[in-house]
Amino acid sequence: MSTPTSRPTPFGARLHTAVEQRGAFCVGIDPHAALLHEWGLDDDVAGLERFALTVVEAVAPLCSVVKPQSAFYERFGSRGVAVLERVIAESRAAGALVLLDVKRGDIGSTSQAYADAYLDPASPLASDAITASPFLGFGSLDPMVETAERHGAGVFVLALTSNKEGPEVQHALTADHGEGETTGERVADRVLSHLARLNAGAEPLGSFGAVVGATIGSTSADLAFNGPVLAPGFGAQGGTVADIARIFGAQARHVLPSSSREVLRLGPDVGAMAEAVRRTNDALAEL
Ligand SMILES: O=C(O)c1cc(=O)[nH]c(=O)n1[C@@H]1O[C@H](COP(=O)(O)O)[C@@H](O)[C@H]1O
Repeated sequence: MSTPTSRPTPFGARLHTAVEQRGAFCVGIDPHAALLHEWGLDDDVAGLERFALTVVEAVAPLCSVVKPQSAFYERFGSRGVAVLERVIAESRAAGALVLLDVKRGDIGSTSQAYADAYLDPASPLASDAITASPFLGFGSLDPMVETAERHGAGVFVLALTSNKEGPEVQHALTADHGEGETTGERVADRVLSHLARLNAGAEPLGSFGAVVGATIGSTSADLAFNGPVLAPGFGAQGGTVADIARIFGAQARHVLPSSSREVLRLGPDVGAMAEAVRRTNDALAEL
């Protein structure tokens, strides 16, 4: 699709500046049917639009990053996706970076189509970054990595997710570690070492992030991969500021704790949602 004429500022640098200016807290814009109901809205496209744009109004002028989850919009078909396009555009206009949560992953040629859909500025869904799944093999994400580099975008790759089922796959050992060795390394550790390779030498921060849940308790994984970490599971799933400090230690400064329902439940009161962002950013700044 499009080719930029001059080299854009890398996502990692843009994110670093945004977090310095606005704090690290990321709000997920997830229009659950139950939340629409709690807000007194119908579970239809008009309700979706009212909900999502009210959240944008409350949090996008304050947050460094917002994270709409695509499925909550896709369930309304093309009209829902049109609302997602507005969420992306209006959040960016308010100064927030948009991390579109799509968790995509496929064979390389299809990965390129996903990259074109979400990371090429010519696309109506163009975002600053996406979430991606490495479980077709990390190399299957190469087209997303290359497209992100070309356009100054980022990719956050699932490593240690917040759900209890994650370890079954993410703690499994790879089969191909080192020459002649029979013991593998954990899949999550392999993902993190690929990210370290992609981010090597980037300053002040690489553009390729990991998703590590705020609920995982503790980890022996090496999180010093010179990239950002998205830490969902903060809030409604139980993760706290203390968990961020314990799990990430010295790397906590590169972590974006992310919460959806805990903030969204405060709506439709725009002031209450905005206050939650301010309060959480103040607490995170103490780390
Ligand atoms: O990639 C994600 O955003 C993600 C990864 C993960 O490990 N766990 C996780 O909960 N998420 C997403 O983060 C959000 C969490 O929402 P709340 O539990 O309502 O804060 C949802 O949009 C999830 O899809």
